Amino acid sequence: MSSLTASASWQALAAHAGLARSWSLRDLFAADKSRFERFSCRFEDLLLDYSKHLATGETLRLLLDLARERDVEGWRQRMVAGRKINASEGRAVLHTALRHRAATPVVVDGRDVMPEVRAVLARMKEFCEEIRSFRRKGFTGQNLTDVVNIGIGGSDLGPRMVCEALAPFAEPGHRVHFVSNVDPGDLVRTLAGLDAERTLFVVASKTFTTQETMTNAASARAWLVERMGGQEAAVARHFVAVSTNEEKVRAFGIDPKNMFGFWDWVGGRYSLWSAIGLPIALHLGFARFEELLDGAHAMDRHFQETPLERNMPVLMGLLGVWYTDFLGASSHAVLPYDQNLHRFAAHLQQLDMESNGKSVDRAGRAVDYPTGPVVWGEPGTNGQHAFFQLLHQGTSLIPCDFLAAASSLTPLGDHHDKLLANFLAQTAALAFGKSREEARAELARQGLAGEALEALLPHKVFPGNRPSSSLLYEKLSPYRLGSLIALYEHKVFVQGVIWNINSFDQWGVELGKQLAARILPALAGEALPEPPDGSTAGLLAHVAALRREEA
Ligand SMILES: O=P(O)(O)OC[C@H]1O[C@](O)(CO)[C@@H](O)[C@@H]1O
Repeated sequence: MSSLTASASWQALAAHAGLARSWSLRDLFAADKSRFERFSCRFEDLLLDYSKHLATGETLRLLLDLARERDVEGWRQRMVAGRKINASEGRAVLHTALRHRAATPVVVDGRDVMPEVRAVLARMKEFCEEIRSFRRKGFTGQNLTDVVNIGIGGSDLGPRMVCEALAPFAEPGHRVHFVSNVDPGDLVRTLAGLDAERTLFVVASKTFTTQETMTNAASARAWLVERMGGQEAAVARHFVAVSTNEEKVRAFGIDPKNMFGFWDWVGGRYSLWSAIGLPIALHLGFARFEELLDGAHAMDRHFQETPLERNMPVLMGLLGVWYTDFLGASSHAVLPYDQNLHRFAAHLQQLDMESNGKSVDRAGRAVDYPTGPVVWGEPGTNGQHAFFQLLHQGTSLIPCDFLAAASSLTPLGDHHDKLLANFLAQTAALAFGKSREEARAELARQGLAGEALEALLPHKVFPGNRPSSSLLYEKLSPYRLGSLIALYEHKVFVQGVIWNINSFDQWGVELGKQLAARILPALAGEALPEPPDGSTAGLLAHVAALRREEA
């Protein structure tokens, strides 16, 4: 047994979970008229309603005991103080410094990192103003109207999600595009609609070695140079880099004066607050980017300063642990009833699954408890007409997060009321279901009776007790989005601390990269130094045969 599963608080939760299986959310609400007040918490205009969870006051008490026993408060302090909590990479974890808006220092290795952070922000601001005012022109003197971000993973998902979410705040004049996949279709289709003379490329890569990004960047550069009559000098006017690796940026042919730096203490999936957020600032204007940082900073302060009992990321993290480790849930759905957030789940997938998809603890010992769940989701109401059937009547327990704004950024007739009615209805239907008796009475009202009624009845029952959190805010804004993203970052952190894993490395992505590099020559017809496994060999042979047929 690990020290976690052997701990008193874990054992108490395991015993308590036995009781939870017989609870009914209807009964819990009936027994406590103030359940909503007791099981909700506020951060500014953001409300977290966690009353529709299979949890009692005792559950929360035991989960908070676990958090204290695992020293969530101590780890939180170590993170923001720049201690090297990413031990397997020997790095500090300081995305909070990127949005640190106070005048106080943040020290790593005895050095205050804030002057450098502010210097990069100032350069980003200046660059944004040059581009957005069209003072900085392309090689042929044209206005730069289109920005293409070339990056993948954390160098794509966060900025892309934010640009999509805050598009209603964008001022006309500049379009932002994202290319991530090495599939040629991604770059080819994006470039097809663009005029090279008016296009600025942002090559975003922490390492500047990522195969997909380097391949896309090289092809984009060739496209540009060809359209500029072979003049390599055009690259300096049309390419900027965002990276931690100046040497590789230089080797690629981008002058470091066209590079925006960041630091090894910024994890890729936590990097949208750094210069990786440049496309956000170009799209929305630098002031909006700063509002995003302000919102995240406010959530950082809430996370650091609020007692655990009322601490939103802590509560969300603990409820996730409750379902994952004690009630057998293996996935978690994120369902924004806010179309602006249609890429939110995609960003959270990397944030959560790359952080907590681990099966060894900090010391490298195999864990004996489940860790990070599969995170997935789509915006409502679309999901209702796709996978909600399984949420309501399937055999899996899938806790859900619903996110909704009280008012729309783009009001139109009664659309938003209908959206909110659906959000409220779905959370209630999941929680309270429809009993056999209610379904029977409904069928009877519809004129069914006897065998016909009995045959249909089981299909019409909704078991309920399907848990959800609701996150309700006034209206999406850069500030509110910043705080929502930071909320999830800290939730993931809390869970990593409980599970005693390093949430800030990602060794699990390496093997596939190594194998791809080894296999690549075979696709160009070269013999491999070592024969691949039987399946890979068979698949390669089939690719070759299909290509021969095509030729
Ligand atoms: O910014 P880079 O170095 O190109 O990395 C892109 C992404 O690749 C990963 O390393 C995973 O392969 C992510 O962690 C990262 O966000």
